Amino acid sequence: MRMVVLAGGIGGARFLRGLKRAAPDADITVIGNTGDDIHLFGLKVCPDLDTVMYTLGGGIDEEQGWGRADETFTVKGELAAYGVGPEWFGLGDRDFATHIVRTQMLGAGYPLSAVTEALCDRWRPGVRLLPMSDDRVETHVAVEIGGERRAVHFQEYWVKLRASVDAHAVVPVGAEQAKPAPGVLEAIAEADVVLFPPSNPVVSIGTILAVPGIREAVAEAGVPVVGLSPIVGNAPVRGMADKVLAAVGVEATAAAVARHYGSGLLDGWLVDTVDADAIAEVEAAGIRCRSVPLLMTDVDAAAAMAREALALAEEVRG
Ligand SMILES: O=c1nc2n(C[C@H](O)[C@H](O)[C@H](O)CO)c3cc(O)ccc3cc-2c(=O)[nH]1
Repeated sequence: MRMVVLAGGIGGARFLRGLKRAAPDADITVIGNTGDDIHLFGLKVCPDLDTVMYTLGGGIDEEQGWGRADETFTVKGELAAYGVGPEWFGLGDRDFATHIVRTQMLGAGYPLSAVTEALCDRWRPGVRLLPMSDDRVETHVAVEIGGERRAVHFQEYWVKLRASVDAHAVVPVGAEQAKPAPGVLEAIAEADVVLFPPSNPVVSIGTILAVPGIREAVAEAGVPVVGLSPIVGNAPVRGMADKVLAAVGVEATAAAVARHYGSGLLDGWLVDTVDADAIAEVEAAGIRCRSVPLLMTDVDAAAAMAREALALAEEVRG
């Protein structure tokens, strides 16, 4: 069974760990969001690609959901001693090595997809991890601070500001000019099922779909497309998805996110048991809907969710 998963960071990575357990023989291609990427200290950092790679490769800081386990921050401290910022983004010593190797390979002319493949040679995530594009896309957020309208990099909004101010707009800068990375459209065309994990529907899956050609490829894949709600009980399970959903005029409910993706994309949608009352609304939008437990408390819970998503895919396959 060939599966394609559009994944962002922590939620997507944890779901993928469950999917691998639920379907150990599946051929899984992950199309990773690169809109969160940030250039720091002369290095290119790819948070969502690294979170998938580390989580599936066994190197993730489990409690944080991002960054490396057993991390130290000596380099970060030395940079601060030189007054070289920013200090608000926690790059650890082990993590720095990933960004040094990535930046070195990019500087030698390798595209991000080849770099990601090389990094995965070490981590062996057990999936094919493709960046959504080899071209630079950076999500910026329009905010108002002290009465002044500004655009800040997504990471500044997410990590430094902790999404404490309203987002007036979320813009994947460069998306219009970006091309799907090699293998992305082919993987979607050859897939038996496409899954939208409980990643952020705006800044993660939305950014991937903003790369010209990807949304169309998913819509025309002709195979079941099934998503899992990142919103449980009218609140994001983790992160601050409600803040960016508001920026695009989508209320933070399981049904609203399904309608945001639309029946043109989604064939099936899983909501949590607490949102069972949303089923009718989602089905009225032409999307088959079921309620199952959606809290990924451990790998077994994530595997159960993955099995439910695959079962729903078979149901809609008809
Ligand atoms: O809340 C934080 N998230 C941090 N993240 C998480 C990151 O902001 C999110 O994983 C994504 O961008 C959203 O999915 C990091 C991810 C990396 O790959 C590397 C470093 C960081 C550092 C931080 C951090 O200091 N604080």
